Amino acid sequence: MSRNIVSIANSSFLPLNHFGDPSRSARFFIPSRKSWGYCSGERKIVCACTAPPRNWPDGFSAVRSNDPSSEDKEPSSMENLRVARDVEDDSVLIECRNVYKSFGEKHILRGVSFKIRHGEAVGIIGPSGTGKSTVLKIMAGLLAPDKGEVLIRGRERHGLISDEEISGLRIGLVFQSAALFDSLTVRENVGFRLYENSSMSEDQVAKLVTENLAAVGLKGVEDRLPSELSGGMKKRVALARSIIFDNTKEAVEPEVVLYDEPTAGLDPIASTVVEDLIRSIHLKGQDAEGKPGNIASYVVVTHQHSTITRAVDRLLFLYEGKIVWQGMAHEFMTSTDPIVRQFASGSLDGPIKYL
Ligand SMILES: Nc1ncnc2c1ncn2[C@@H]1O[C@H](COP(=O)(O)OP(=O)(O)OP(=O)(O)O)[C@@H](O)[C@H]1O
Repeated sequence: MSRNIVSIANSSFLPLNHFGDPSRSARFFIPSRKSWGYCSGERKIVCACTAPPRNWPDGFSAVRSNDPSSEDKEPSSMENLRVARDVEDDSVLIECRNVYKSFGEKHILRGVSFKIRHGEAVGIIGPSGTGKSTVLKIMAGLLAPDKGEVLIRGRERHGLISDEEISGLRIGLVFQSAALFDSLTVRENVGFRLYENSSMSEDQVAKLVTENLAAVGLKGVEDRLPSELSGGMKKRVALARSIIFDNTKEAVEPEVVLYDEPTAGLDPIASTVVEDLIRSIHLKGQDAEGKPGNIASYVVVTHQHSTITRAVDRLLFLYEGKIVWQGMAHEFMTSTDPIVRQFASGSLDGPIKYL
């Protein structure tokens, strides 16, 4: 039986037992080989590569969307898109439908709806604390929504990622902080899942790790500890960890990679390197060995303008618990929507109020 597979690509693996039911919790033992990483049940931790990006039909322009079902209610440009969608509905890999999430009295998500389609590079933007990371965690299955549905390739996912009824899509989550295992070498961090969850030999994994590190521009760092790397290098190690996968398997499920602020804390040039890497590992359509890869789509939560312009095609604007605007990245700076204008210009005057 194929499974829904989640890659916790840049995580300390805390979120699995941090947010969820303890019975589903992940446990990790470091560092003896084959007992390092262990997720409860049949949960797998994987990652992969690439697929060409898709630009939506020309008619798809920015829309204001206060209604949870707004994707289905927009005027002409949206209707054009709808035609395309109806024809190729199976292109939808992940759908959040009217999702709600509260933490205690804080009602963070209040009817969030959107779809991620095969080939898309989607950015999620919005003011701090508005719930962007929460959306990613819900998509990844690390958090369960209070209400609403998360559909993976059209099938509703119930609860967290250990559920077994969903198959055919891997979801990788690259966390904001470079949460590499401090006591493991770069090789061990990048090859972590394969050591545990594949039948590959240590030599095969080591070779693949070297190739994937090269793909993110790192050479000769395999034996270093994370403490010996710069912040930018750690992010690239995390990227390598997000794209590595068992390439000895005949069939590789497509993967959606979710990046939570991948350029946070980096200088402008290091940011550019990471943004272009995100784009290129998606675009290349092949893994480090030149075999067909399978990163179908990716989603980036970001605050950085350069990331929006370099690494993203379509944007979702999250504000006050909903997607209030969506459009192509190039429309972001020219939008006349008051919320978008204020956010894009960084103005203190406008509908977005900071306490
Ligand atoms: N596990 C949790 N328990 C309690 N509150 C939480 C939890 N996770 C998130 N929150 C709260 O939910 C709100 C949204 O957090 P989230 O990290 O999703 O926002 P964000 O839009 O990604 O913020 P930023 O842009 O600052 O990173 C915040 O107020 C945060 O404190």
